[in-house]
Amino acid sequence: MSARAAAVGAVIEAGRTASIRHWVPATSGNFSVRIDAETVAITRSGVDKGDLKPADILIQPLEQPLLPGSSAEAELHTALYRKHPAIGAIFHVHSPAATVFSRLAVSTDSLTLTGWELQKALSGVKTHEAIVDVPVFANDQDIGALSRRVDARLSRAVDGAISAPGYLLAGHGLYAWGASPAEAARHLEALETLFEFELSYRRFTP
Ligand SMILES: CSCCC(=O)C(=O)COP(=O)(O)O
Ligand SMILES: [Zn+2]
Repeated sequence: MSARAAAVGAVIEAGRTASIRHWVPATSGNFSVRIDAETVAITRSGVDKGDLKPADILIQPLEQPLLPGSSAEAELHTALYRKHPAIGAIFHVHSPAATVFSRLAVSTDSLTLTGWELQKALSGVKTHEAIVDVPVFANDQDIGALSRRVDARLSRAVDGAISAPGYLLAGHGLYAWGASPAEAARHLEALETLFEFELSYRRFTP
């Protein structure tokens, strides 16, 4: 199978899995997988991400303008791929825990996870005692400006914390990535579940 066909198949599978979990309601979400150093496969705008067809996937060169039919959010994907050659897949969902949790910390621009064994599903996290920093951004319809804010914040590590392989857009949803589609899917599932844990836990703690 060609790298392009494999990437298209991985995008379709990521959307299907997210939809089964109710993470991409009403055509929300977008998904991309790297084909090679210069090109990614990425979902077209406005289609049901749970029922993607090959024609719903655009083959986007990273150094060229966005193709007709692109998601307004496509630049959030392409900017990350250009900056981080090790990223192999980026998945964006409007999952419930992430979307609710994101609104708790938009004023502080960060949420912290610690004390959860499941954190170890995140690449580079070796212990439940690690402090995992999840950046939070105010939502913005100006995706160029948002992309620049994301880039600046991701370039700045938080002292004593491990950076999560993802970030939250307040009231909007979660972006997560990995070196491969499988790793991005694991990070997405781990982060959404950790946000569920945190939301439940915070109900019982002052
Ligand atoms: C329908 S939800 C609003 C747009 C959005 O946030 C999203 O994730 C889906 O946008 P796309 O253009 O990629 O379909
Ligand atoms: Zn979205």
